[in-house]
Amino acid sequence: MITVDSALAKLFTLVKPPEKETVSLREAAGRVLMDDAIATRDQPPFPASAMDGYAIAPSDPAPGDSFTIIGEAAAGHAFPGRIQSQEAVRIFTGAPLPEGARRVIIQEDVTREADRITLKKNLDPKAYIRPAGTDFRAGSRLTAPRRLTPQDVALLAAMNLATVPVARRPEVALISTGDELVMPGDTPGPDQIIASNTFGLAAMLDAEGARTRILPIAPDTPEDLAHLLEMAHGADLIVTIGGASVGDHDLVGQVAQDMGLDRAFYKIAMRPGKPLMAGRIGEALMIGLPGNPVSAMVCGTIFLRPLLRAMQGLPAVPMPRRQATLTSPLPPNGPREHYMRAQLLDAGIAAFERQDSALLTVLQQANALLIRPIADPARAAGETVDYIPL
Ligand SMILES: Nc1nc2c(c(=O)[nH]1)N[C@H]1C(S)=C(S)[C@@H](COP(=O)(O)OP(=O)(O)OC[C@H]3O[C@@H](n4cnc5c(N)ncnc54)[C@H](O)[C@@H]3O)O[C@H]1N2
Ligand code: MOO
Repeated sequence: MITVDSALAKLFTLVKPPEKETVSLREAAGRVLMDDAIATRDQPPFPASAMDGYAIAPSDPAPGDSFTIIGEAAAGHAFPGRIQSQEAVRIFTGAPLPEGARRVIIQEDVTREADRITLKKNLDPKAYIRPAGTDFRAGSRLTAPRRLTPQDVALLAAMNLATVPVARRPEVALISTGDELVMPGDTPGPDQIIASNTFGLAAMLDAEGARTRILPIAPDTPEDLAHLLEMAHGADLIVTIGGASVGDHDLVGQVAQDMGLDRAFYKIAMRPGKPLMAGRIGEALMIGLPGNPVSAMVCGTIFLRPLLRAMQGLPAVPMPRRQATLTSPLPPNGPREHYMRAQLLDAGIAAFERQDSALLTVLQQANALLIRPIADPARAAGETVDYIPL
C-alpha cells in the first residue's frame, strides 16, 4: 500500500500537457485560460463622469456659485467643446468628461432654472470623475493558468477580447462494472441495485471541466469488460468503478493489464478507497475506483479532481486543506489515512457516527471530509483537525 500523497504524486507524473483551443467568450466560463490575456485598451478609455449631474471647470467651487449650461454629455455622446470657468455641461454617468472640466456636481446639489444652475449649501466634496485607465490600462494582464470565473469573463470582455485560448476539456469515459447494477430509471431485479456513484462522479468530473461519457454498465465477464474498455478508446482518462478488490468477480485489474495497462500503483493506505488502481493504457490515463459508493466519491474528490485540474494545466497539487476545531472526540486511527464524512458548523467540525463506505445518505449530508493521519492518536473535542470542504 502506498500513501495518498505518493499515489497522487505518481498520478501527476502521468499527466500530459493540455492541448490548447480557442473559444468564444460565451464558452469561456469554467475553462482554464492557457495564455495571459492582455488588455488592448484603457478602461475607461477617457476620463468619465461617475454620476448624473453637471460638469464644471473649477475644482473647488463654493455654494452659491452659478454656471450657464452650454450643452450635454451622455454615455456614448461626448460634448464636443471646451468648458470655461462660468460654464457647466449637463452630464450623465459614464459620459466622457468635457475638456476643461475638473469636477462633476451631482444634480441633487444644484438648483436649476432654465439654462442656469446654482450650487446648494453642503456640497458633496467628491469630484465624481473616473480618470482614464482607473480600472485597467492597455497591457494589463489576466494571468494564466486560471479557471475562468464569471467575473473573469466580464473583465475579459471589458478588455475587448472576443476569444480566449483555453485548455481542451479532458474527455473522460466512465465505466461501471457489476452484474448487480442497472441504470437509474431501469427496473432492477430482486438482487440488483442502481448505479449511483457513476452519476455522482460524472457530475463531479464535469464540474472540474471534463466532458464525461457514461458508457454502458460492464457485466462481470472479462470479455464484456474488455469490450467496454475498447469502447472507451479516444478518452484522455478512463475511470472504472468497482471490481477493483480481491473477490472472484473483481476483474478490472487483470483485464486492464491484459489490454496493456502499465500500472503505476494498486492499493492505497486510505479509508475509504483502499483498492484504488491507476496507470496508463495506450494514450489514456486509467483509474480503477473501488465500487462502494462513498469510496468512489471520496477517491473522486481526493484523486480525480486534482488530476483533472492538472490535466487542464492548473498546478498539480492536492485538494487544499483547511483546519477546524473538533466538537466531539475521535477514537485513534489505524494504518490508513481516514477521510471521515463530517459536518462543519460555526462551532467546529464533527465526524458522523456511521462511516460505512456504502452510506450515500451520510455522504450527502456531509459538507467536509475530516482527515485523520495514519496512526493518529485519539483526539479530544477542542483539538484542531484538517478537513477538505465538499
Ligand atoms: N476480502 C476483502 N474484501 C474486500 C476488501 C478487501 O481488502 N478484502 N476491500 C473492501 C473494500 S475497502 C472495498 S472499497 C470494496 C471495493 O470493492 P470493489 O472495487 O471490487 O467493488 P465491488 O465489489 O464491485 O463493489 C462494492 C460495492 O459497491 C457497489 N457498487 C459498485 N459499483 C457501483 C456503482 N457504480 N454504483 C453504486 N454501487 C456500486 C457494489 O454493488 C458493491 O455493493 O471491497 C471490499 N471487499
Ligand atoms: O476502501 Mo473501502 O473503500 O474502505 O470501503
